[in-house]
Formats: sequence, structure tokens, C-alpha cells
Amino acid sequence: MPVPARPGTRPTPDTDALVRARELRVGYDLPVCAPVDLTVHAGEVLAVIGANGTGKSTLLRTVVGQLEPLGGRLELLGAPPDERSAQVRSTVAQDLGDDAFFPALTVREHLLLTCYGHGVPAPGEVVEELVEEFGLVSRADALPSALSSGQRRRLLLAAALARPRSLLVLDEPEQRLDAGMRNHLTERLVEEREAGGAVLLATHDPAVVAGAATAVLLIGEDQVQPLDPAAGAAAIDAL
Ligand SMILES: Nc1ncnc2c1ncn2[C@@H]1O[C@H](COP(=O)(O)OP(=O)(O)OP(=O)(O)O)[C@@H](O)[C@H]1O
Repeated sequence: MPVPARPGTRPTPDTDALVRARELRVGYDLPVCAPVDLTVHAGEVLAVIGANGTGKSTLLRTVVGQLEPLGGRLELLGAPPDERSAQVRSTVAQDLGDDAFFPALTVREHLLLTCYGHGVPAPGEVVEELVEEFGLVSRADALPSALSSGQRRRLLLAAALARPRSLLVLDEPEQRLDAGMRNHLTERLVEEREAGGAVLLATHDPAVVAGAATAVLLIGEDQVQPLDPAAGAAAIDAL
């Protein structure tokens, strides 16, 4: 039986790029970085790197349709991003770091809700696997307000991975994770691409870039530079 929460279970009609940007301008009234060209295909992990405030989160929020592009061309699943479209909601899983929890729902209930919302078969099994994988067994019945910041981050990641997806968008997923969980995150991203999923992430973690990325984009005010993963990891160390 296929594992329901694994990627690639909802193929997109566009078998080509899941994300394609050309001369994309992102920002708030004014662009925050140089124009961005990027493409993300199935089986790829594109890591967006750059110093604090260079526009990584802004780029990700624009790609998923939370912010309007200021210029250039941007396609998500072959069309301008629309976070309300059924195709985007069923295909794109995201963890943009917002601590947006239901205060009265436990860890387990959050994950079950995600599974029910996305029609995941055998939700109980999937949730117990994720709770175990993300080290939340002893906190499964805890409310978000009773979790540590790292445990809340683990819950956000588990929720993104609880649902079917073809594209995973993550904003600094390594934040607040301990070393063991950061290693696990790297392995999970590799697993994601090897299963045919695509990942677009912003990160400051050279180990995640070296271990999981297939391509890197270094974001700057004057230039956006494509790098290979080894050069990307070195560039993070030099920021
Ligand atoms: N809602 C907003 N309105 C106006 N400016 C904003 C807003 N959010 C962020 N900015 C500014 O846009 C620029 C890019 O911010 P962004 O959060 O995209 O950077 P980042 O590369 O993700 O940074 P970090 O590595 O610190 O997370 C920064 O100068 C930031 O102050």
C-alpha cells in the first residue's frame, strides 16, 4: 500500500516546471532584491540562500501567492500563483514559519485535522508515524501553548509532511531545531526529492544545502546568483 503522506501522490497536469520565474521582482512597493530567475522541477531541491533581510522569505511568499509580484513573470503549477486555487491547495504544502496554531487543539489533533482536510487515507496511522518521527510522542496531547519553540517547529514540519504534495515550500525549516533533528530534516528532504517531490526552501544551514539541495540561488540586492550545492554551502559560511 502506498504511504499516503509521501509526495507525488497528486500529480500536477504540468509535468514540466512546478515553479518558473523570469526577471521576477519581489518586495513591498519597492523590490527588496535583484530580479530572480528560477525553475523548480519534480525531483529537485532548490535552496535559496542569502544574508538576513535580502528577500528570501519575500520571494517564497510571492511564489506561493501570498504577495503580488512587483514585476516579471511567475508561474506556480503553470499559472500565476493563486493560493485559493484548488490545484495549489492540493499540490503545494508549505511551512513558512508562521506559528499559526489552533490554541485549543493538541499536537495530535492538529495533524489529524491536516490529514482530514486533505483526504489522507488511514489518518490515524499517518499521524502516529509523524508524531514518532518528529519526537513528539510525549507531547502528542499537549496544546501548542505548552510546547517548546523547537517542538512547535517540529509540529509545523510534521503538518507540512502529513498531507499529499508535489511541491514543498519551507522557510528556514532548520530554525530552532536541535542538531539531531536538523540532520533528520536533511535526510527527509533527500527522501522527498528521491520520491519525485520538489522542494523550494530558504535556509541558513550549510549542512542542509550540501546534503539535500540540487541547486542553490544566492539572493542579493544587486545580483541573484545560481550556485552548485557545494559552492552554496561555502557561500553561507562566508555571509
Ligand atoms: N511586511 C513587510 N513590509 C515591508 N517590508 C518588509 C516586510 N517584511 C519584510 N520586509 C523587509 O523586506 C526585506 C526582505 O525581508 P525578508 O524577510 O524577505 O528577508 P530574508 O532574506 O528572509 O531575511 P532573514 O534571513 O532575516 O529571514 C527586509 O529589508 C525586510 O525588513
